[in-house]
Amino acid sequence: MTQQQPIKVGIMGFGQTGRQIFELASRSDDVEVVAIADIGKPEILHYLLRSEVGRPERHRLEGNFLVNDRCRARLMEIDRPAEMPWDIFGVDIVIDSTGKYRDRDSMTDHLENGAPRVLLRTLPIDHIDRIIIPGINETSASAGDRMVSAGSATTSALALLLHSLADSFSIECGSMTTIHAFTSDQALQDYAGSDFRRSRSAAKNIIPNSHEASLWLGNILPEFDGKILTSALNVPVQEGCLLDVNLVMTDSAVDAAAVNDAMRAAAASKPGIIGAVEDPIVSSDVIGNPLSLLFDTQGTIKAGNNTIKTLSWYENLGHAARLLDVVRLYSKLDRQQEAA
Ligand SMILES: NC(=O)c1ccc[n+]([C@@H]2O[C@H](COP(=O)([O-])OP(=O)(O)OC[C@H]3O[C@@H](n4cnc5c(N)ncnc54)[C@H](O)[C@@H]3O)[C@@H](O)[C@H]2O)c1
Repeated sequence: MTQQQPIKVGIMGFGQTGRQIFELASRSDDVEVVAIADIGKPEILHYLLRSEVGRPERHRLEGNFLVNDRCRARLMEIDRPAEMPWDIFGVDIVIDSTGKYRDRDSMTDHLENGAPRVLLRTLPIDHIDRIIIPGINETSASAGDRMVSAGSATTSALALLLHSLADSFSIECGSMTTIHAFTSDQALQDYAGSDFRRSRSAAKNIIPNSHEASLWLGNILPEFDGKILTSALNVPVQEGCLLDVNLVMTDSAVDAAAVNDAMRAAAASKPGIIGAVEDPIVSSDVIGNPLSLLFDTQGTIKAGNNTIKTLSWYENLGHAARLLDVVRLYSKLDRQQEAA
């Protein structure tokens, strides 16, 4: 039997997510990162990668190549998809994790420069071919998809929670607040930006934010279209996020114990994606957790006849892992199409 070639991945945006994808790929036997575009200098990108991984000596900088025993990735100091020559590297897919290029025109630039497919690390701002959330709608993926998003870490966590509960209960409506670690696009000190509250120091404030998950939820789970409000509170925590979801259940007989049992069952049926924790954990306990949703059974409470409040944990690493799941999903579809 011939050995399968690794999937060749290009990354634009070597920030936290880009580095996590690179590290996960470096530990896999089926994904190889071959090119990386970022505005950062190669030495700095290499330095940042080494500062956050185990056994940092594995990753060497050889000229403009980031090298380890699995990958040899060309680092390119490039700031626009239209300038990145993906064709030279023979990539199978490009993951855009800049957070900047979420529109169809930018995705088209990636495609026209030789990327057969583009996968966004976050939600798009235009309609694209597909939003895939592993654990929910993988079967909707088609080999013809060119512009794909894997949602965001928050959107995935919310959609997985709703999808799991909707298996057992009818849900009328609800609201989600993510209590979110600060992100690198926030200012450390008060600093004038385009948004009033986000111009305030991330290091010392709870900053209320809008969250766009509600805009796209209907695309992933049509039965929840327009039924869930979403918002965020960015807090002075570097990693680890908490999803606070309040749901109005149709059936007043649903209680906290039934919700917890449903989520334990979801965790058992989707290992590696959903988990359920019985211990009284806090945010730092989820750092390095590769799940997309860690349901907190101690956080479930019922108010009045129909309202259930839940807490769930997640962090960025789970999302990086899901991005690679989507890469593998499309590679499999391509192989099936070639074989047909
Ligand atoms: N981390 C989170 O919790 C989170 C949550 C929601 C959304 N996001 C979005 O996802 C994006 C990626 O997440 P992250 O945590 O990896 O962010 P990050 O800020 O750590 O990484 C972004 C990377 O993209 C690079 N970059 C920026 N502009 C570029 C350009 N024009 N060309 C090439 N490279 C460019 C930056 O140098 C950086 O290395 C964020 O920018 C944010 O918009 C992140």
